[in-house]
Amino acid sequence: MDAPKNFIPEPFEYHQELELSVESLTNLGVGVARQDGWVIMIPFSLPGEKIRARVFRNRPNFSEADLIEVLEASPNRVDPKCPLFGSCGGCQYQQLSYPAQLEWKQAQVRDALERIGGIENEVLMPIGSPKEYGYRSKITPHYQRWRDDGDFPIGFLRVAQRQRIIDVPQCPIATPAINETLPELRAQVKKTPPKGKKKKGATLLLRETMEGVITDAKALVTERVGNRVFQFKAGEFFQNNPFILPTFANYVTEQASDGSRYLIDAYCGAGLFSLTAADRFEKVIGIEVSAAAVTLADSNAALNSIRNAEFRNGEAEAIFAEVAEFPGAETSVVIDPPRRGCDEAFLRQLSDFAPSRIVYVSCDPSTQARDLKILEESGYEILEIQPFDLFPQTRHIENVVTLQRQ
Ligand SMILES: C[S@@+](CC[C@H](N)C(=O)[O-])C[C@H]1O[C@@H](n2cnc3c(N)ncnc32)[C@H](O)[C@@H]1O
Repeated sequence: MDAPKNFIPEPFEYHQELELSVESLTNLGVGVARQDGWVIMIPFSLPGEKIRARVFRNRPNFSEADLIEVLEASPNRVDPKCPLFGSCGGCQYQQLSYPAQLEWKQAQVRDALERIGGIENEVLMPIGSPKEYGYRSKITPHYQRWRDDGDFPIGFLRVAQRQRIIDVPQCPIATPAINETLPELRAQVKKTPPKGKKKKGATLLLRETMEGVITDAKALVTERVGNRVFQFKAGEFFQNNPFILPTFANYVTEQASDGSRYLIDAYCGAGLFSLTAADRFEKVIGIEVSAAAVTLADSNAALNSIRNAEFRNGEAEAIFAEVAEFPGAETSVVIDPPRRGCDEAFLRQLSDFAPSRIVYVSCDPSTQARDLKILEESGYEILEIQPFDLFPQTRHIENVVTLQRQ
Protein backbone atom coordinates (compact mmCIF):
# COMPACT_ATOMS: atom_id res chain seq x y z
CA MET A 1 0.00 0.00 0.00
CA ASP A 2 1.24 3.50 -0.83
CA ALA A 3 2.27 5.65 2.07
CA PRO A 4 0.15 8.76 2.71
CA LYS A 5 1.72 11.92 1.19
CA ASN A 6 2.82 13.35 4.53
CA PHE A 7 4.39 10.07 5.75
CA ILE A 8 7.83 10.61 7.35
CA PRO A 9 9.94 7.69 5.99
CA GLU A 10 12.25 7.38 9.05
CA PRO A 11 12.97 5.22 11.01
CA PHE A 12 10.38 2.72 9.66
CA GLU A 13 8.83 2.18 6.27
CA TYR A 14 5.10 2.55 5.82
CA HIS A 15 3.37 -0.62 7.04
CA GLN A 16 6.68 -2.15 8.15
CA GLU A 17 5.92 -5.04 10.51
CA LEU A 18 7.76 -5.30 13.81
CA GLU A 19 7.92 -7.85 16.62
CA LEU A 20 7.88 -5.96 19.88
CA SER A 21 7.80 -6.42 23.66
CA VAL A 22 5.36 -4.02 25.28
CA GLU A 23 6.79 -2.33 28.38
CA SER A 24 4.18 0.04 29.73
CA LEU A 25 0.88 1.83 29.21
CA THR A 26 0.52 5.61 28.72
CA ASN A 27 -2.19 7.58 30.48
CA LEU A 28 -4.14 7.42 27.22
CA GLY A 29 -4.19 3.63 27.55
CA VAL A 30 -1.69 3.04 24.73
CA GLY A 31 0.97 0.27 24.95
CA VAL A 32 4.60 1.44 24.71
CA ALA A 33 7.44 -0.65 23.23
CA ARG A 34 10.98 0.21 22.18
CA GLN A 35 13.20 -0.93 19.34
CA ASP A 36 16.86 0.11 19.66
CA GLY A 37 15.75 2.82 22.08
CA TRP A 38 13.13 4.26 19.68
CA VAL A 39 9.62 4.44 21.21
CA ILE A 40 6.66 2.83 19.42
CA MET A 41 3.08 3.33 20.58
CA ILE A 42 0.65 0.50 19.92
CA PRO A 43 -2.99 1.01 20.98
CA PHE A 44 -4.69 -2.06 22.56
CA SER A 45 -1.45 -3.85 23.36
CA LEU A 46 -0.67 -4.60 27.01
CA PRO A 47 2.51 -4.41 29.09
CA GLY A 48 4.32 -7.77 29.22
CA GLU A 49 3.03 -8.85 25.81
CA LYS A 50 5.01 -9.91 22.75
CA ILE A 51 3.19 -8.62 19.69
CA ARG A 52 3.37 -8.09 15.97
CA ALA A 53 2.60 -4.52 14.93
CA ARG A 54 2.43 -2.54 11.68
CA VAL A 55 3.81 1.01 11.58
CA PHE A 56 1.42 3.63 10.23
CA ARG A 57 3.15 6.85 11.33
CA ASN A 58 6.62 8.08 12.29
CA ARG A 59 6.63 11.19 14.43
CA PRO A 60 9.73 13.30 15.24
CA ASN A 61 10.43 11.29 18.41
CA PHE A 62 8.30 8.14 18.30
CA SER A 63 6.33 5.95 15.90
CA GLU A 64 2.77 4.65 15.97
CA ALA A 65 1.73 1.15 14.95
CA ASP A 66 -1.42 -0.99 14.76
CA LEU A 67 -1.60 -4.21 16.73
CA ILE A 68 -1.70 -7.10 14.22
CA GLU A 69 -1.25 -10.12 16.46
CA VAL A 70 -0.64 -10.89 20.11
CA LEU A 71 2.15 -13.51 20.11
CA GLU A 72 2.36 -13.90 23.90
CA ALA A 73 -0.60 -12.51 25.79
CA SER A 74 -0.41 -10.77 29.16
CA PRO A 75 -1.91 -12.79 32.03
CA ASN A 76 -3.99 -9.67 32.65
CA ARG A 77 -5.63 -9.80 29.20
CA VAL A 78 -9.39 -10.45 29.35
CA ASP A 79 -12.18 -10.48 26.76
CA PRO A 80 -13.74 -7.03 26.26
CA LYS A 81 -17.49 -7.01 26.98
CA CYS A 82 -18.33 -4.52 24.25
CA PRO A 83 -18.30 -5.65 20.60
CA LEU A 84 -17.26 -2.10 19.65
CA PHE A 85 -14.15 -2.15 21.82
CA GLY A 86 -11.20 -1.10 19.71
CA SER A 87 -13.32 1.02 17.36
CA CYS A 88 -15.22 3.21 19.83
CA GLY A 89 -13.15 5.95 21.46
CA GLY A 90 -15.06 5.74 24.77
CA CYS A 91 -13.17 2.88 26.48
CA GLN A 92 -9.45 2.10 26.45
CA TYR A 93 -9.08 -0.69 29.06
CA GLN A 94 -11.70 -3.38 28.47
CA GLN A 95 -8.98 -5.85 27.47
CA LEU A 96 -7.27 -5.43 30.86
CA SER A 97 -8.47 -7.22 34.03
CA TYR A 98 -9.96 -4.83 36.59
CA PRO A 99 -7.22 -5.26 39.24
CA ALA A 100 -4.62 -4.51 36.53
CA GLN A 101 -6.57 -1.41 35.43
CA LEU A 102 -6.33 -0.10 39.00
CA GLU A 103 -2.60 -0.84 39.17
CA TRP A 104 -1.93 0.98 35.90
CA LYS A 105 -4.01 3.97 36.94
CA GLN A 106 -2.00 4.14 40.16
CA ALA A 107 1.23 4.09 38.12
CA GLN A 108 -0.09 6.79 35.78
CA VAL A 109 -1.04 9.12 38.65
CA ARG A 110 2.38 8.52 40.22
CA ASP A 111 4.08 9.29 36.91
CA ALA A 112 2.10 12.51 36.24
CA LEU A 113 2.71 13.84 39.76
CA GLU A 114 6.42 13.06 39.62
CA ARG A 115 7.07 14.24 36.05
CA ILE A 116 5.05 17.46 36.20
CA GLY A 117 5.07 18.34 39.89
CA GLY A 118 8.28 16.69 41.11
CA ILE A 119 6.07 14.95 43.72
CA GLU A 120 7.45 11.67 45.02
CA ASN A 121 4.94 10.90 47.79
CA GLU A 122 3.30 7.50 47.89
CA VAL A 123 0.21 7.18 45.68
CA LEU A 124 -2.30 4.78 47.27
CA MET A 125 -3.96 2.02 45.25
CA PRO A 126 -7.06 3.54 43.57
CA ILE A 127 -10.35 2.69 45.26
CA GLY A 128 -12.26 0.68 42.69
CA SER A 129 -15.84 1.08 41.56
CA PRO A 130 -18.26 -1.49 43.06
CA LYS A 131 -19.50 -2.01 39.50
CA GLU A 132 -17.01 -2.55 36.67
CA TYR A 133 -19.67 -2.35 33.93
CA GLY A 134 -23.19 -0.91 33.98
CA TYR A 135 -22.12 1.97 36.24
CA ARG A 136 -22.40 5.13 34.14
CA SER A 137 -25.56 7.07 34.94
CA LYS A 138 -25.10 9.54 32.09
CA ILE A 139 -24.18 9.12 28.44
CA THR A 140 -24.27 11.67 25.62
CA PRO A 141 -24.33 9.96 22.20
CA HIS A 142 -24.20 12.24 19.16
CA TYR A 143 -24.78 12.30 15.44
CA GLN A 144 -23.20 14.56 12.84
CA ARG A 145 -25.78 14.78 10.08
CA TRP A 146 -29.38 13.64 10.08
CA ARG A 147 -30.67 11.75 6.99
CA ASP A 148 -34.24 11.04 5.84
CA ASP A 149 -33.55 7.34 5.39
CA GLY A 150 -32.37 7.00 9.00
CA ASP A 151 -29.05 5.62 7.77
CA PHE A 152 -26.63 7.55 9.95
CA PRO A 153 -24.59 6.65 13.03
CA ILE A 154 -25.59 7.79 16.52
CA GLY A 155 -22.87 7.12 19.05
CA PHE A 156 -19.41 8.21 20.12
CA LEU A 157 -16.22 9.33 18.43
CA ARG A 158 -14.22 6.59 16.79
CA VAL A 159 -10.74 5.67 17.92
CA ALA A 160 -8.06 7.58 15.98
CA GLN A 161 -10.54 9.23 13.59
CA ARG A 162 -11.68 11.80 16.05
CA GLN A 163 -14.12 13.45 13.64
CA ARG A 164 -16.14 10.30 12.77
CA ILE A 165 -18.93 8.84 14.83
CA ILE A 166 -19.33 5.13 15.44
CA ASP A 167 -22.86 3.77 15.78
CA VAL A 168 -23.45 2.63 19.38
CA PRO A 169 -26.70 0.65 19.81
CA GLN A 170 -25.74 -0.42 23.37
CA CYS A 171 -23.08 0.83 25.79
CA PRO A 172 -22.09 -1.80 28.39
CA ILE A 173 -20.51 0.71 30.78
CA ALA A 174 -23.84 2.58 31.03
CA THR A 175 -26.52 1.43 33.49
CA PRO A 176 -29.00 -1.26 32.38
CA ALA A 177 -31.85 1.30 32.50
CA ILE A 178 -29.98 3.58 30.08
CA ASN A 179 -29.40 0.66 27.74
CA GLU A 180 -33.12 -0.13 27.85
CA THR A 181 -34.01 3.44 26.85
CA LEU A 182 -31.28 3.86 24.23
CA PRO A 183 -32.97 1.92 21.36
CA GLU A 184 -36.19 3.93 21.80
CA LEU A 185 -34.39 7.26 21.78
CA ARG A 186 -32.32 6.26 18.74
CA ALA A 187 -35.42 5.16 16.83
CA GLN A 188 -37.22 8.38 17.73
CA VAL A 189 -34.31 10.61 16.64
CA LYS A 190 -33.95 8.68 13.37
CA LYS A 191 -37.63 9.40 12.65
CA THR A 192 -37.72 13.03 13.76
CA PRO A 193 -34.57 15.08 14.49
CA PRO A 194 -34.64 17.37 17.52
CA LYS A 195 -35.76 20.86 16.38
CA GLY A 196 -33.14 22.68 14.31
CA LYS A 197 -30.68 19.77 14.60
CA LYS A 198 -30.94 18.30 11.13
CA LYS A 199 -27.83 19.59 9.40
CA LYS A 200 -25.46 20.38 12.23
CA GLY A 201 -26.02 17.24 14.22
CA ALA A 202 -26.77 17.05 17.91
CA THR A 203 -25.73 15.58 21.23
CA LEU A 204 -28.36 13.47 22.96
CA LEU A 205 -28.59 12.88 26.67
CA LEU A 206 -29.58 9.86 28.75
CA ARG A 207 -29.29 10.26 32.51
CA GLU A 208 -30.58 7.75 35.03
CA THR A 209 -31.95 9.46 38.12
CA MET A 210 -34.53 8.84 40.83
CA GLU A 211 -37.11 10.05 38.24
CA GLY A 212 -36.04 7.34 35.76
CA VAL A 213 -34.00 7.78 32.57
CA ILE A 214 -34.24 11.44 31.54
CA THR A 215 -33.41 12.73 28.04
CA ASP A 216 -34.27 16.43 28.51
CA ALA A 217 -31.06 18.27 29.48
CA LYS A 218 -33.06 21.06 31.15
CA ALA A 219 -35.12 18.76 33.38
CA LEU A 220 -34.60 19.05 37.11
CA VAL A 221 -33.57 15.63 38.40
CA THR A 222 -32.82 14.06 41.77
CA GLU A 223 -30.08 11.74 42.94
CA ARG A 224 -29.38 10.23 46.35
CA VAL A 225 -25.79 10.20 47.63
CA GLY A 226 -25.51 8.47 51.02
CA ASN A 227 -27.99 10.18 53.33
CA ARG A 228 -28.38 13.29 51.16
CA VAL A 229 -30.46 14.07 48.09
CA PHE A 230 -29.32 16.40 45.34
CA GLN A 231 -31.27 18.08 42.60
CA PHE A 232 -29.56 19.32 39.49
CA LYS A 233 -30.21 19.91 35.79
CA ALA A 234 -29.93 16.61 33.91
CA GLY A 235 -27.52 18.12 31.36
CA GLU A 236 -25.21 19.83 33.91
CA PHE A 237 -22.21 18.46 35.76
CA PHE A 238 -22.91 15.86 38.41
CA GLN A 239 -20.57 12.91 39.01
CA ASN A 240 -21.94 10.03 37.00
CA ASN A 241 -20.93 6.85 38.82
CA PRO A 242 -23.56 6.69 41.60
CA PHE A 243 -22.18 3.35 42.88
CA ILE A 244 -18.88 4.78 44.13
CA LEU A 245 -20.11 8.32 44.83
CA PRO A 246 -21.02 7.91 48.55
CA THR A 247 -17.56 6.41 49.32
CA PHE A 248 -15.88 9.16 47.30
CA ALA A 249 -17.83 12.05 48.91
CA ASN A 250 -17.33 10.58 52.41
CA TYR A 251 -13.60 10.25 51.83
CA VAL A 252 -13.39 13.94 50.84
CA THR A 253 -15.39 14.82 53.99
CA GLU A 254 -13.05 12.77 56.21
CA GLN A 255 -9.95 14.33 54.67
CA ALA A 256 -11.34 17.86 55.09
CA SER A 257 -12.32 17.22 58.73
CA ASP A 258 -9.11 18.15 60.56
CA GLY A 259 -10.87 19.87 63.45
CA SER A 260 -11.26 23.14 61.51
CA ARG A 261 -14.44 25.10 62.26
CA TYR A 262 -15.09 26.26 58.72
CA LEU A 263 -15.19 24.77 55.24
CA ILE A 264 -14.85 26.43 51.84
CA ASP A 265 -15.99 24.36 48.85
CA ALA A 266 -14.51 25.97 45.73
CA TYR A 267 -15.98 24.94 42.34
CA CYS A 268 -18.90 23.51 44.33
CA GLY A 269 -21.41 22.71 41.55
CA ALA A 270 -24.77 21.76 43.07
CA GLY A 271 -23.15 21.39 46.52
CA LEU A 272 -22.06 17.74 46.62
CA PHE A 273 -19.07 18.16 48.96
CA SER A 274 -20.43 21.13 50.97
CA LEU A 275 -23.61 19.34 51.88
CA THR A 276 -22.01 15.93 52.48
CA ALA A 277 -19.53 17.56 54.90
CA ALA A 278 -21.79 20.22 56.48
CA ASP A 279 -22.32 18.27 59.76
CA ARG A 280 -18.61 18.41 60.50
CA PHE A 281 -18.28 22.21 60.39
CA GLU A 282 -19.84 25.27 62.03
CA LYS A 283 -20.26 26.93 58.68
CA VAL A 284 -19.70 26.02 55.04
CA ILE A 285 -19.44 28.37 52.06
CA GLY A 286 -19.42 27.13 48.48
CA ILE A 287 -18.49 29.11 45.37
CA GLU A 288 -19.38 28.29 41.82
CA VAL A 289 -19.29 30.14 38.49
CA SER A 290 -22.61 28.75 37.23
CA ALA A 291 -25.49 30.82 38.65
CA ALA A 292 -27.93 27.98 37.95
CA ALA A 293 -25.80 25.54 39.99
CA VAL A 294 -25.65 28.01 42.91
CA THR A 295 -29.45 28.32 42.96
CA LEU A 296 -29.64 24.52 43.09
CA ALA A 297 -26.96 24.26 45.78
CA ASP A 298 -29.09 26.64 47.92
CA SER A 299 -32.22 24.60 47.37
CA ASN A 300 -30.30 21.35 48.00
CA ALA A 301 -29.24 22.73 51.39
CA ALA A 302 -32.94 23.38 52.18
CA LEU A 303 -33.97 19.97 50.82
CA ASN A 304 -31.55 18.30 53.25
CA SER A 305 -32.47 20.66 56.15
CA ILE A 306 -28.90 21.98 56.23
CA ARG A 307 -28.78 25.48 57.70
CA ASN A 308 -25.06 26.16 57.99
CA ALA A 309 -24.23 26.17 54.26
CA GLU A 310 -24.22 29.22 51.97
CA PHE A 311 -23.39 29.43 48.29
CA ARG A 312 -21.93 32.29 46.25
CA ASN A 313 -21.95 32.81 42.53
CA GLY A 314 -18.60 33.87 41.06
CA GLU A 315 -15.08 32.95 40.05
CA ALA A 316 -13.46 30.75 42.68
CA GLU A 317 -10.85 33.40 43.63
CA ALA A 318 -13.62 35.86 44.59
CA ILE A 319 -14.35 33.75 47.66
CA PHE A 320 -11.35 34.99 49.65
CA ALA A 321 -12.66 38.58 49.70
CA GLU A 322 -15.93 37.31 51.15
CA VAL A 323 -14.86 35.08 53.98
CA ALA A 324 -13.48 37.71 56.33
CA GLU A 325 -15.13 35.88 59.24
CA PHE A 326 -13.19 32.65 58.50
CA PRO A 327 -9.65 32.68 59.92
CA GLY A 328 -7.45 30.66 57.54
CA ALA A 329 -6.01 28.63 60.40
CA GLU A 330 -9.48 27.36 61.29
CA THR A 331 -10.64 26.64 57.76
CA SER A 332 -10.45 23.63 55.45
CA VAL A 333 -10.79 24.14 51.69
CA VAL A 334 -12.06 21.56 49.18
CA ILE A 335 -11.25 22.33 45.55
CA ASP A 336 -12.69 20.41 42.60
CA PRO A 337 -11.91 22.43 39.46
CA PRO A 338 -12.61 21.45 35.85
CA ARG A 339 -9.94 19.60 33.81
CA ARG A 340 -7.82 22.69 33.23
CA GLY A 341 -7.15 22.95 37.00
CA CYS A 342 -7.01 26.15 39.07
CA ASP A 343 -6.15 29.64 37.84
CA GLU A 344 -2.91 31.08 39.18
CA ALA A 345 -4.82 33.96 40.78
CA PHE A 346 -6.87 31.43 42.74
CA LEU A 347 -3.82 29.50 43.94
CA ARG A 348 -2.04 32.71 44.99
CA GLN A 349 -5.04 33.88 47.01
CA LEU A 350 -5.55 30.42 48.45
CA SER A 351 -2.03 30.32 49.84
CA ASP A 352 -2.35 33.92 51.14
CA PHE A 353 -5.55 32.87 52.92
CA ALA A 354 -3.50 30.00 54.39
CA PRO A 355 -6.16 27.42 55.26
CA SER A 356 -5.04 24.69 57.62
CA ARG A 357 -6.00 21.95 55.18
CA ILE A 358 -6.66 21.66 51.44
CA VAL A 359 -8.35 18.69 49.78
CA TYR A 360 -7.75 18.88 46.03
CA VAL A 361 -10.10 16.72 43.92
CA SER A 362 -9.15 16.46 40.26
CA CYS A 363 -10.14 14.62 37.10
CA ASP A 364 -6.76 15.40 35.49
CA PRO A 365 -3.63 14.48 37.47
CA SER A 366 -1.45 16.51 35.03
CA THR A 367 -3.01 19.90 35.78
CA GLN A 368 -3.33 18.86 39.42
CA ALA A 369 0.41 18.11 39.54
CA ARG A 370 1.19 21.61 38.23
CA ASP A 371 -1.06 23.19 40.91
CA LEU A 372 0.26 20.95 43.71
CA LYS A 373 3.80 22.07 43.00
CA ILE A 374 2.72 25.69 43.54
CA LEU A 375 0.95 24.76 46.79
CA GLU A 376 3.99 22.83 48.04
CA GLU A 377 6.21 25.82 47.28
CA SER A 378 3.89 28.07 49.27
CA GLY A 379 4.17 25.99 52.44
CA TYR A 380 1.86 22.98 52.09
CA GLU A 381 2.82 19.39 52.71
CA ILE A 382 1.09 16.44 51.06
CA LEU A 383 -0.51 14.06 53.57
CA GLU A 384 -2.24 11.54 51.32
CA ILE A 385 -2.82 10.81 47.62
CA GLN A 386 -5.86 8.62 46.98
CA PRO A 387 -7.16 8.02 43.46
CA PHE A 388 -10.76 6.82 42.91
CA ASP A 389 -11.76 4.84 39.86
CA LEU A 390 -15.04 6.48 38.94
CA PHE A 391 -14.70 5.32 35.33
CA PRO A 392 -13.75 1.62 34.99
CA GLN A 393 -12.78 0.44 31.46
CA THR A 394 -11.77 3.99 30.51
CA ARG A 395 -8.49 5.84 30.89
CA HIS A 396 -10.04 8.38 33.27
CA ILE A 397 -9.20 8.66 36.96
CA GLU A 398 -10.26 11.00 39.75
CA ASN A 399 -7.47 11.88 42.17
CA VAL A 400 -7.80 13.29 45.69
CA VAL A 401 -4.78 14.91 47.34
CA THR A 402 -4.84 16.13 50.95
CA LEU A 403 -2.44 18.91 51.96
CA GLN A 404 -1.67 20.34 55.37
CA ARG A 405 -0.15 23.76 56.11
CA GLN A 406 3.31 23.26 57.56
C1 LIG B 1 -15.52 19.16 38.30
S1 LIG B 1 -16.93 20.16 38.60
C2 LIG B 1 -17.15 19.93 40.33
C3 LIG B 1 -18.52 20.19 40.88
C4 LIG B 1 -18.82 19.66 42.29
N1 LIG B 1 -17.69 19.78 43.19
C5 LIG B 1 -19.31 18.23 42.24
O1 LIG B 1 -18.55 17.31 42.56
O2 LIG B 1 -20.46 18.03 41.84
C6 LIG B 1 -16.25 21.75 38.41
C7 LIG B 1 -17.19 22.91 38.66
O3 LIG B 1 -16.44 24.13 38.60
C8 LIG B 1 -17.23 25.16 38.05
N2 LIG B 1 -16.28 26.20 37.61
C9 LIG B 1 -15.53 26.25 36.48
N3 LIG B 1 -14.70 27.32 36.50
C10 LIG B 1 -14.91 27.96 37.67
C11 LIG B 1 -14.34 29.13 38.27
N4 LIG B 1 -13.40 29.85 37.66
N5 LIG B 1 -14.79 29.49 39.48
C12 LIG B 1 -15.76 28.77 40.12
N6 LIG B 1 -16.33 27.66 39.60
C13 LIG B 1 -15.92 27.27 38.39
C14 LIG B 1 -18.02 24.44 36.98
O4 LIG B 1 -19.21 25.16 36.67
C15 LIG B 1 -18.32 23.07 37.65
O5 LIG B 1 -19.53 23.10 38.35
